[in-house]
Amino acid sequence: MDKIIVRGGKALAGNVKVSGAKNAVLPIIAASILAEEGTNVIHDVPALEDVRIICDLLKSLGITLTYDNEVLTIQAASLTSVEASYELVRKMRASFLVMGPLLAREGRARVALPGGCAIGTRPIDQHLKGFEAMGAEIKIGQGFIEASVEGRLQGAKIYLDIASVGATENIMMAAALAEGTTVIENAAEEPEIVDLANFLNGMGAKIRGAGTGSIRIEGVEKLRGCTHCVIPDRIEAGTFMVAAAITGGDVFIENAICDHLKSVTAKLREMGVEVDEQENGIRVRRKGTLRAVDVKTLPYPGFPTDMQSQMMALLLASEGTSIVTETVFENRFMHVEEFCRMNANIKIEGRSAIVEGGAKLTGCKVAATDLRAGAALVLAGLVAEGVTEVGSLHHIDRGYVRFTEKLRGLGAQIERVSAAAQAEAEAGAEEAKQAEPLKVQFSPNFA
Ligand SMILES: CC(=O)N[C@H]1[C@@H](OP(=O)(O)OP(=O)(O)OC[C@H]2O[C@@H](n3ccc(=O)[nH]c3=O)[C@H](O)[C@@H]2O)O[C@H](CO)[C@@H](O)[C@@H]1O
Ligand SMILES: C=C(OP(=O)(O)O)C(=O)O
Repeated sequence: MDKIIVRGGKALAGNVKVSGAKNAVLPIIAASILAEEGTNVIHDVPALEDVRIICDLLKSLGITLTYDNEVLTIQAASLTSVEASYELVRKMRASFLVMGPLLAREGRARVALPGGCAIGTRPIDQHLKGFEAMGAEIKIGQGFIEASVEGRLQGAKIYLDIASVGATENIMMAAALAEGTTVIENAAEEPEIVDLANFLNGMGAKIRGAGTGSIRIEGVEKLRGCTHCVIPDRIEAGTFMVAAAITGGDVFIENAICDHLKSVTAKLREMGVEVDEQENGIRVRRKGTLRAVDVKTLPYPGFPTDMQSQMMALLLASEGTSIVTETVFENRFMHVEEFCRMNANIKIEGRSAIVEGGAKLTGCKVAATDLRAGAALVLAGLVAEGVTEVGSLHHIDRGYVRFTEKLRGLGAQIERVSAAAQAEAEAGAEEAKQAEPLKVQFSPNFA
């Protein structure tokens, strides 16, 4: 397994460019299924493992895709299958987002059950409730969910019990081709929902209100390919904001959209970090000590759960006690144990973590327990004493493009070591050991 090796102690400085948003591009790629004619040309598509997986999934449905230089071209006219296999859905939960588009376009879909994952059980009841309200029949069995409808889906009024990002997206995609008008109430308001709505409207859909709690979708008969640029990744941007703050650095985060990061910016400022919002990015600087603050994760525009672990890393470097409360996922504190291996002092009490700042973090071997936890451990490593080795990098690869290279560009002492290089180095060391003449040192008394 590859690992990241980071040596702490360097203040980061310079310019880093944020890539396209993972959580925007995944539903956008799924939505491409809806284009019965024409070509979708999507710009700023990040080269991430999750993107590769959803592209493989579309290919398995008979769709033609090409990817070059962050531009993804999709021709969905050639769709031949409505079944998303367990092998592909298992690798990534967002695969379930193909259900709405397949059902709306073909009148049926068979998608493997996504199952639970590390950060929580993550049910899909709200997605299914929406499809049923639009007239679909849902059957669950043998590890699959089958949805079907006679004729077209029918527009409906759908109230979500939880402002779920995925359910809002899946229902919005399905409703784009339904007969009549759909209204989603208590819809999620994340910027990625707005990006998806813009993409769908570019394909000919009629969606209004995305970005508010009430989205109105007038169904159309056909959608066709369009050209679209994906929004910058606010979570990647937030991660670099924390990187600058935790190291006492001065970093310009190019491409970051200030409006998407208001809750993160507010918390950093409360902690004593200077955040300068500019037109084409955000400059983050920190000179003095960091103040402890309490943080509670909430749906957008609240503090994002996807920034919780990175924020916890920053709080560990502050003076005082902070309380971090996770309200979105029921099991998103796995990084706490890993932080504690680095000498952190954190106690979990129900949905809150009590974080005692100020203890000097010490480098050691740790493992990424999910995507953001992996990034957070690297951030902690940037200020830890000695060397931190972060393993289980497949999590980080899901959502960060060239993470180590971007941090190294800011002056971090960081490298990624491949499994092959490690094996080679170990074999070399073993060989050298065997070639060495055996030296035995006797104690004077023994002689
Ligand atoms: C690919 C993608 O965009 N992933 C993001 C998306 O995930 P995702 O779309 O899965 O997150 P949701 O907004 O759906 O989940 C929020 C909460 O609602 C619950 N829930 C959700 C659906 C449902 O039918 N029933 C139900 O109970 C979930 O278990 C969770 O506790 O939003 C999350 C919350 O901002 C982010 O952390 C993820 O990075
Ligand atoms: C939890 C995340 O993603 P996903 O919903 O794809 O697991 C994330 O991006 O932090």
